[in-house]
Amino acid sequence: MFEKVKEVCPNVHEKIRAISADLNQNDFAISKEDLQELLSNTNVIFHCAATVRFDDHLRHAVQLNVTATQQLLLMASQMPKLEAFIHISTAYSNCNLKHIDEVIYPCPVEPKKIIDSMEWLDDAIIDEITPKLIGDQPNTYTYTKALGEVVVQQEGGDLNIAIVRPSIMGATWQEPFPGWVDNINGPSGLIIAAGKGFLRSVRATPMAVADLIPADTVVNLTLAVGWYTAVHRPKSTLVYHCTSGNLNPCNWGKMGFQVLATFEKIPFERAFRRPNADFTTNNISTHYWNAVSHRAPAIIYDFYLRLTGRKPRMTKLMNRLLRTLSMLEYFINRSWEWSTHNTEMLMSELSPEDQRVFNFDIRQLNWLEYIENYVLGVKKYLLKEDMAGIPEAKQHLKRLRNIHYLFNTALFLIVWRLLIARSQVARNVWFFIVSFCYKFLSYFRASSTLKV
Ligand SMILES: CCCCCCCCCCCCCCCCCCCCCCCC(=O)SCCNC(=O)CCNC(=O)[C@H](O)C(C)(C)COP(=O)(O)OP(=O)(O)OC[C@H]1O[C@@H](n2cnc3c(N)ncnc32)[C@H](O)[C@@H]1OP(=O)(O)O
Ligand SMILES: NC(=O)C1=CN([C@@H]2O[C@H](COP(=O)(O)OP(=O)(O)OC[C@H]3O[C@@H](n4cnc5c(N)ncnc54)[C@H](OP(=O)(O)O)[C@@H]3O)[C@@H](O)[C@H]2O)C=CC1
Repeated sequence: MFEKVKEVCPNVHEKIRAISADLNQNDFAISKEDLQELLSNTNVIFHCAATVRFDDHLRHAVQLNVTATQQLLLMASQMPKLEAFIHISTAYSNCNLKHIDEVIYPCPVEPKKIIDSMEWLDDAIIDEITPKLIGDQPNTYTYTKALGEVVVQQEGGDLNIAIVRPSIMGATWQEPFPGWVDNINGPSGLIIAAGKGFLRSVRATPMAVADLIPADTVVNLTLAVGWYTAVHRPKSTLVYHCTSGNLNPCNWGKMGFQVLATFEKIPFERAFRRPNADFTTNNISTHYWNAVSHRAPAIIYDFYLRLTGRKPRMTKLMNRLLRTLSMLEYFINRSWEWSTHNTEMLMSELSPEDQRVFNFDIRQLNWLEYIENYVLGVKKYLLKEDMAGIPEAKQHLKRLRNIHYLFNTALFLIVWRLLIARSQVARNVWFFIVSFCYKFLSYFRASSTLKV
């Protein structure tokens, strides 16, 4: 990851100093010396730290995504050299709307009231009121990110602030090289599950827009926003959408297809089953495929593990996967429109050289190439698999295919044998098929004898 920067700038490590901080603590538990240095020397703040879990408890999500933002703003107001405060939100902070503009939308309940209430309400009551508070937001993550934006607007004071809203962040597109990824957020986790053969069906709308955005595009835009905010000092807080859907749309169908196509060339090692996922679009088929393609194989495999004296684990893993899928479903069955006027304005403000260095023009992205590199990156950087293992991985998939055919044939014969034993109709069908095959073979033999 850092090879390129080390080449270009060998003393890069002298320019960076990491300091320890915890958003759960007062003053973020930053040491006195570090705090002093921060207060007197900071020029630009990029505020990215957050909890991104969809299932986080509201108290924790409020603490990290709202209260900590409020405290950081307070700290920022004591920094005399501060030029810009860049807050990273998400394009889904207002996902209860279909068309989203680059503005901060009000929240039904004031963030300050939510922060106060978290101080005295106990966990059980918070659990009870969470669905009512989050209303038409899908989870505590998007809800608290929306509250965080309002806090930035209300408590930013005289600070020079901008908000960047990325959509679904994926592997890098170009920098420092294509396909780099280091966490299982967004699609990465599902790509692993599909490539390893655990994920066989996803409830998704193939035509819905897959609003992915490469991580390096987000970084480039964020840096450019830092520059523009510090140098041009816009009068109001500008919001920048870092999305792909309206400039270079890709849908889940195309993405899923390309992911599967890449597995053919670059399979993952030691797959549980052959990667062969598909989309389902309604409740009944989703339940059916979950039972047949997810739960049943897991139960059978756990039975095999038990028989061979090992600890069963597949059912647990599958339940976790199904829970994850249920949380992501909201985002893969809808499309949103994000306006990108500020982002386009920013691009036009950059010099041609800066447009090249801080490229965030998503129109230049080739999705098929990007997705292929993404899958390759997942294999290399998340699963840490070696490319030399590809021939063995392909052999393994062939073995799995043969086991699959063998299993299906055996299952068919067993079911058929049981049917024949019990039903006259099945027997008649069976005799019809056998006599048809016999006649066909006799005809074939006779005609080939005639030719000779
Ligand atoms: C033709 C048809 C073909 C069909 C083909 C199908 C192919 C598949 C292709 C792709 C489909 C793509 C679908 C994409 C869906 C994308 C939806 C994205 C929605 C984003 C909207 C919002 C955007 C944002 O603003 S970003 C924030 C994004 N946040 C997330 O993505 C977090 C979501 N995750 C969670 O909330 C939780 O993880 C949860 C609730 C889903 C699961 O929680 P659970 O408690 O069950 O598991 P975890 O403890 O979280 O983790 C399990 C396991 O993984 C390890 N782990 C967790 N996080 C990380 C990490 N960041 N990096 C590395 N490892 C991680 C964790 O340690 C655990 O490991 P153990 O060893 O088990 O301890
Ligand atoms: N991933 C995505 O698709 C999108 C992400 N975003 C936003 O981008 C930002 C980064 O998200 P992403 O990289 O995905 O998520 P990660 O979970 O990988 O990053 C979250 C960051 O927050 C820090 N953090 C979490 N808890 C604390 C804490 N208590 N004290 C101090 N630091 C903490 C983490 O530090 P450490 O590494 O030390 O744990 C980590 O650096 C977030 O603001 C998120 O809302 C927006 C849109 C899309």
